[in-house]
Amino acid sequence: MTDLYSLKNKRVFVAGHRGMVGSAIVRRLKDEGCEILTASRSELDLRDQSGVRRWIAERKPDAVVLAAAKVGGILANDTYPADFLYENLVIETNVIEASFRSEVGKLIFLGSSCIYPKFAPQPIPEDALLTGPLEPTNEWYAIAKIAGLKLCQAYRRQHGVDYISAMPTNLYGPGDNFDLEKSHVIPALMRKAHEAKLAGEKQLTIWGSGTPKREFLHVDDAADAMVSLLKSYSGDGHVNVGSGEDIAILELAKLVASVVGFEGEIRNDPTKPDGTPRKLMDVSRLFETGWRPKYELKTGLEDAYAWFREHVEKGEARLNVA
Ligand SMILES: NC(=O)C1=CN([C@@H]2O[C@H](COP(=O)(O)OP(=O)(O)OC[C@H]3O[C@@H](n4cnc5c(N)ncnc54)[C@H](OP(=O)(O)O)[C@@H]3O)[C@@H](O)[C@H]2O)C=CC1
Ligand SMILES: C[C@H]1O[C@H](OP(=O)(O)OP(=O)(O)OC[C@H]2O[C@@H](n3cnc4c(=O)[nH]c(N)nc43)[C@H](O)[C@@H]2O)[C@@H](O)[C@@H](O)C1=O
Repeated sequence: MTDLYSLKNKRVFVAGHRGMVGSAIVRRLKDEGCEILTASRSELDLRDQSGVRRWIAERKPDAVVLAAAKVGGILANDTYPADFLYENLVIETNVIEASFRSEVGKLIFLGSSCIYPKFAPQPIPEDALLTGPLEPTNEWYAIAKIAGLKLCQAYRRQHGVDYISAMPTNLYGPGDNFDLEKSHVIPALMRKAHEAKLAGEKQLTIWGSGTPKREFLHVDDAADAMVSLLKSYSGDGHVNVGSGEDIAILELAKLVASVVGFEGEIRNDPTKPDGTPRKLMDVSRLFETGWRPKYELKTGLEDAYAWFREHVEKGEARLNVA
């Protein structure tokens, strides 16, 4: 990738710096010679428009990474539709508008692969957006993310600002949410397998049929891709960020069990939703820049499990999320 925008000596605000992606982006930015600006939720609730405007106006970041959001797995999205639509709309509109007001030169907004239609062609190209109905379990979050992507495009079109959007696939790794009801599939299966192994249990339950397929990317790879795009991408269109490979949930469960060392049987809970059958993204626009992920799935899971074990023992893993 050729750099269009240097981060050296720039002030970069990472919104959502304590989250899994935000903390990975902070780690990745350490190599860029920039000043990293952060604010905890207690200092700055990003739902407070006047607070966000004041904070950004006072600190005048040169660039913003918008990684803050209300995030959760399939059951959380399906259970709390108002929270996922409202909070994500408010957070993204506040940060994008306040960045424009304070003349922030570069902003990257993080969307999600769930913005695409439930039955989009696979692998899903960026132009599949808004070509069909969404997956019902996360349409609320998806509509918020589509709005954020469109808002960046609108500010570019009306005011000429260089605000870009990335659509990450399912992410996992250090700092993930391990709450069994609200998390995504990898942290949930990792924790279930870990606890079943310690308890000597003989079975592990997965949600749904196990037949849906999902693409996964380690969060450190995602952070590297975001920083690369921040420096080298300037365009109206959003960019898919993924590994380019997917796996069926049942196969994933077997892989997680082998990484954790759980040897019992895997059962299905058909009362839980499968969600979209597949959402493998076409990542050729990203790969054409020369970027490639460093982790393949098994080594990524081993890294994530090592982090989980260490932080559970220290009481620092997010096991119960409000
Ligand atoms: N995880 C995944 O699989 C994927 C994630 N993404 C996107 O990546 C981004 C980060 O996700 P991820 O790191 O997994 O999520 P996390 O839940 O781990 O982190 C979200 C962060 O946003 C902060 N936040 C949420 N609401 C507010 C608020 N009102 N005011 C201030 N801060 C707030 C949280 O603060 P606090 O720590 O105080 O709760 C947290 O630091 C999101 O935009 C998400 O949509 C996209 C695709 C996949
Ligand atoms: C990133 C993306 O993530 C969400 O979409 P999702 O990919 O469907 O989310 P998920 O990771 O929770 O599930 C993936 C698959 O896995 C199956 N599954 C099995 N067993 C468990 C389990 O124990 N927990 C969970 N969560 N899922 C399980 C589950 O039934 C489903 O078939 C969006 O809401 C939205 O947040 C978004 O953008």
